[in-house]
Formats: sequence, C-alpha cells, structure tokens
Amino acid sequence: MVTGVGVDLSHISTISEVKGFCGNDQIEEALTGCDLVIIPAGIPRKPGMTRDDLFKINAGIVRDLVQSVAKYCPNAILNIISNPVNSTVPIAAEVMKKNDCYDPKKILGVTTLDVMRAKTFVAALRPEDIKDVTMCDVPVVGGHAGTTIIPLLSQVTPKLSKPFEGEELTALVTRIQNAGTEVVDAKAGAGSATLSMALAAENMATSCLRAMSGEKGIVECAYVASEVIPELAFFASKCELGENGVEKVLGCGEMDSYEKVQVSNAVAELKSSIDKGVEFANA
Ligand SMILES: NC(=O)C1=CN([C@@H]2O[C@H](COP(=O)(O)OP(=O)(O)OC[C@H]3O[C@@H](n4cnc5c(N)ncnc54)[C@H](O)[C@@H]3O)[C@@H](O)[C@H]2O)C=CC1
Ligand SMILES: O=C([O-])CC(=O)C(=O)O
Repeated sequence: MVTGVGVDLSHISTISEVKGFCGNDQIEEALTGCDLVIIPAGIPRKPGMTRDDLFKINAGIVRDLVQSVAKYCPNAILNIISNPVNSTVPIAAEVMKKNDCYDPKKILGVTTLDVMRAKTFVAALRPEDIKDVTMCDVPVVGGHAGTTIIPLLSQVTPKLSKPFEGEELTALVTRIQNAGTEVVDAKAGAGSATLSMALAAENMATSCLRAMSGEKGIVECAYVASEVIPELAFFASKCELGENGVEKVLGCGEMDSYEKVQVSNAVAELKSSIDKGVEFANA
C-alpha cells in the first residue's frame, strides 16, 4: 500500500495486494479509473537464484495483470516492479500491443532502487563531498539484473573531489550490482528487498504523479522503450517525466570509457531478456 504524503495518491492501485485477498471482480473495481498502476506482484528470489529464474512464474503473473489493465484502464501509466524487470517490461508492452492500447511512454520498469543504493554507497564513501544523501544523484543505466545494472559514477552530483578509480571503482560497481543479491542472501529464503523496494516504488510513483499533474523538470532513471542503444528496444536511462509518462528519454549523457565498455558488455544479456519476454507474450 502506498500512502500519500504531500501528494494525492488516491489513484494508485497496488494490484498485487488486491489480488492477494480477492477475486477478479475486485480487480475490475480496483483498476477502473486508475491513472497509475504499480505492479509488484510475483514471487521473490531465494538464495542462489538469479532474477531470470523468476521468469517461469512471474512472466505469466505480469502478463495476466497487464491484460486486466488493458481491459479496465488502458490509458494508465504502468510502473512494473516484478522481476525479471528486463523481461517483464517487454511482456507488458506486448500485451498492450495485442490489445491495441500500447503507448511506449506509459510503461516504466522501476529501477529506482538501483539509484537509491548507488547514492547511499557513494555518500558513505565520500562524506566530505556529500553531506546529505538526498542532495546526491547517481544515474544508473542498462537494466535491473547483475551486470546490466550500470551506475554512471563519472556523473555523480555533486562533483566529487576524488573520483572513483581502480579497485575502489570496481568494488563499488560490484556492490551496487549485487546489492539485491546481498539482501536475498541475508534473508536466507525469507524473500528479497521488499521494504526498500516499497520506498523505491513510492518515490517513483510520486515522481510520476507530480509529472502527471503538470510539474516540469522531473527526471528519473527507468527501464523504458528507448532508442539509446539501437539493438535494444528497452533500456534504462534518465527520463524526463510528463503528463503522459515518459516525456523524453534523456539517455546516458557523457560516459567514460569504463562505463561504455560496461554498456556494451550488457547488450547481449539485455537483448536476450527482451526477446524472451516478447516471445513469451506472443506464444
Ligand atoms: N524492481 C525492483 O527494484 C525490485 C523488484 N522486486 C520484485 O518484486 C516482486 C515482489 O517481491 P516482494 O514484494 O518482496 O515479494 P512478496 O512475496 O513479499 O510479495 C509478493 C506479492 O505478490 C502477490 N502475488 C503473487 N502472485 C500473484 C498473482 N498471480 N497476482 C497478483 N498478486 C500476486 C502476493 O500475494 C504478494 O502479496 C518480486 O518479483 C521481486 O523480485 C523486489 C525488490 C526490488
Ligand atoms: O534482488 C532481487 O531479487 C530483488 C531486486 O530486484 C532488488 O532488490 O533489486
């Protein structure tokens, strides 16, 4: 459940929760009239699993829920949280296409938690530059699994007096990429990062709602339909949000050579995850 603080969240429907205690007739009631639908439904990882291991179960859950969205609120903006995000977002897009209500601006894979983690770790390592983590920004691009999570540490704001380099850089990138796995391992079978995901979802939903109500200049990283990497129909990068979802995909900005290699190395895995989602939705 999302609570509104300083913003009216009354249009949010956390449909996994609705599904948790009711049947399809209540899904209709929950979705009808919704402007923004957050989908966190599905099973979480257990230690030893990749996010892609969740595909077998979560792909069908997301497909069916998005089918209901197409039926009851086809103009809603979707925030997709269920893993594997790299595949569930393409699934959502295909379902909307099949129902003649696809708008690429309106489907956003939630990668906000990667940005929150990157900011937190950067602030902890550079307290002399970052007194307040909320004032720090770290774009995270690519996707939401393993090495497809690519923090652009050369673009941290405020500008760092000592940039990350060498072993410190690689250790930090690895920590950000494995942060979800760290939580899964620590919870030892009891789930994944449910609470921090809820905060990330609330941040993203609030940004969407502010933009939907006309506020300008709201920028969030999200995994969306994009042309940033020509081979990839979906890619996470900075997006300017607007009244209808993604107003403009802003892309990766000026990356350094290390980041460019990381992006290039992620292309094959992202392509395969996207193709897998598209094939599943059309099977
Ligand atoms: N994108 C991101 O940053 C993150 C994504 N996740 C993903 O979010 C998903 C949920 O994770 P948690 O909330 O931790 O798991 P959880 O087990 O705490 O909650 C999952 C919820 O999904 C519901 N659900 C299961 N099957 C459903 C169906 N067929 N229809 C509707 N609802 C259904 C369950 O009733 C439950 O309420 C997982 O796939 C997880 O990997 C988790 C953390 C971060
Ligand atoms: O790691 C997981 O399975 C859940 C997730 O996506 C995250 O915490 O980033």
